[in-house]
Amino acid sequence: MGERYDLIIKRGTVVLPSGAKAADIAVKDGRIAAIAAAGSLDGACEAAETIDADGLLVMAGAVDVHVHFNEPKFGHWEGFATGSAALAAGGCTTYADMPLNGNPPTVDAGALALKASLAEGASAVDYAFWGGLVPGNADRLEELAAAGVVGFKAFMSNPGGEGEGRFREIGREALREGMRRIAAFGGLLALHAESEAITSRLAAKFADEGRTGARDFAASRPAVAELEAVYMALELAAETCCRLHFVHISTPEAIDMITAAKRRGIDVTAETCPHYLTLTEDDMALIGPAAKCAPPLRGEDRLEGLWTRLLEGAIDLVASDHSPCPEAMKTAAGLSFIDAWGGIAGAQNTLELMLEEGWRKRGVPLQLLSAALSANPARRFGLYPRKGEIAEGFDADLAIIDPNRTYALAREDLYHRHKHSPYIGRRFTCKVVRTLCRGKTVYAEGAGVTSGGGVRLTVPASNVPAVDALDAQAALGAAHLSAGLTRTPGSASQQCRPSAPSLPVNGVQPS
Ligand SMILES: NC(=O)N[C@H]1NC(=O)NC1=O
Ligand SMILES: [Zn+2]
Repeated sequence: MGERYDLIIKRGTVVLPSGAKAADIAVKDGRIAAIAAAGSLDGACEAAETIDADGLLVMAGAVDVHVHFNEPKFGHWEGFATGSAALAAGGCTTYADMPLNGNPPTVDAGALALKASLAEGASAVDYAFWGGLVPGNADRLEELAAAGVVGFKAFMSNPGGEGEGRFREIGREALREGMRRIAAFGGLLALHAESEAITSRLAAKFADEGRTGARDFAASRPAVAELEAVYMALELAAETCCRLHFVHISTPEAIDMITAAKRRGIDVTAETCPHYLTLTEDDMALIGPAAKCAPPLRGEDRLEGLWTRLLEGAIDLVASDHSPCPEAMKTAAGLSFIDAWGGIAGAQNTLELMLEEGWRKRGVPLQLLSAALSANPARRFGLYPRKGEIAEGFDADLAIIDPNRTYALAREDLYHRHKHSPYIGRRFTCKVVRTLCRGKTVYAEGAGVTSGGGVRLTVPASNVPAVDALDAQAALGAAHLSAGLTRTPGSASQQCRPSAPSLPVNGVQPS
C-alpha cells in the first residue's frame, strides 16, 4: 500500500486549468495531495473515505466575490448561515461579503470586527470581507487593509438600502482622493459603475410622470449611465494608478472600454453576473421584481455580446451579486416595480447557470468557465494559490456535478433566507450533487448543508496580483476563438505598479 490519504475522489471528469480529464484526486489535511490518472490511486493507496465520481464532473469550488449577506442588523434580509448554505448547495466554497446593506456598513476596522464576529462559526464555507469607500472615510482605508479586506467597494450611484448611517455613493472628487489613497498602499477598488447624474435625473422625471413599471425602471438606468461611469472611472484610475475592478457590468460596450483600457496598461478587471448572461429586460417584465437589479437586465443582443466577450477572455470573472431582501420588499400588495428592492437572489445558481447556458448551450469550454468562476477571482483578490484551482497544494475545495440530471428549480430547493428567485421553475440539465470545502463535505444531495465550518481568509493589501496575472484566461479564451487579446507591454501598469514588496498569501490555515 502507498500513501495514506483522508479522501480519494475517484474516476471523476476533473476540470483542470488545461482542460477536463478523467482523474483521481487525493486529499490530505484539507489540501489536494495528488492528482493521478483515473483509477490509479484507488486500490494503490489507502484512504479513510472514497467518493466514486464516475460519470460526474469535478470542478474547483466557485469563488463568489460579490454577495450581500447584510449582517449586522439586516440579518433578517440575509445572514451568513443561510446565505453561505445557498452558496454551498450551488458549488461555491469561498465568498467575499460586500460592505453594504448591513449596518454599520464596513467602512472602518470596528465595523469589520463586528461583522467578522457575526460570521464566525456561522458560515458553511470559507469567506473574506470587502471594505467600503464612502464619503468621509478616506482615513479609515488603511486600517481596513491592515485587517485583511480583499479590496474596497464604492458606489458611483445611490446604493439604496435602509437605516441611519447606511452606505452612500461617492462623487468624483472623493472618488479620486479615495483612489489616490488606495493606490498608495497597493489596494484595489471595486466600483458599482452607474452615473448618479443620469439615473437620479431620470428616476425623478419618471416619478413625476407616474411611470413605475419594469420598462420604466430599465429606461431610468440606460446603458449610457454605465458607459459614462466606466469611462470616468478608467480616467481616474489612469491618473491615480489605482487598481480597479468593475462589478456587475451589464453591457458588452463597457467590457470593450475596459478591454481597451487594459491594452493601455491600466490595471483593471471586469465582472459580470449570471443574470446578465441568462435573463433579458423582457424576462424582467415577465418575472417581475424577483428579476429587478441594478444595472438592469438588458436586451438579447447585449446578453449574447457578453457571452462573446466571456469567450474571448475579456470578462475576467463571474459573481452572483446575491442581494436579497424580505419577501414583502419584492411582492407586497400595491408595491410598484420601481419601489421594489433592487437585487437578485442568485447565490445558489451561479455554477449551474453557467454550465447550462455556457457549456451546454454555447459550447464554452469548462476550463474557461472554471477560470471565470474560480481561478480568476481567487487570483485577483489575493486568495491564490490557495483557492480557485484543482492543483496539488491547493485547498480541496470542490464542486461535484452530475451532468446527466434534469430538474426544474423549486422554491423548496433554495437555501437562502427568502425564497424569491428569478430562476424558480427554470429547467437545468446538470446539478451540483456534492460540495467540499477543505476536503470536508459541506453539501450533499439528500443530506443537505453542514453549517458553521467555514473559516475567514485575510489578504494583505499588496498581495493582490496585478492584472497581468489574469492574461492566462485571455489566452485561453483567445485560443478558443483564435482571436487575440493583447496587452501593450510597459505602459501605464508598469508606471503604476506599487513599489510595496509582494507578500506571501495569508489565507487562514486549515483548522
Ligand atoms: N444595495 C445593493 O445591494 N445593491 C445591489 N443590488 C443590485 O441589484 N445591484 C446592486 O449593486
Ligand atoms: Zn452588489
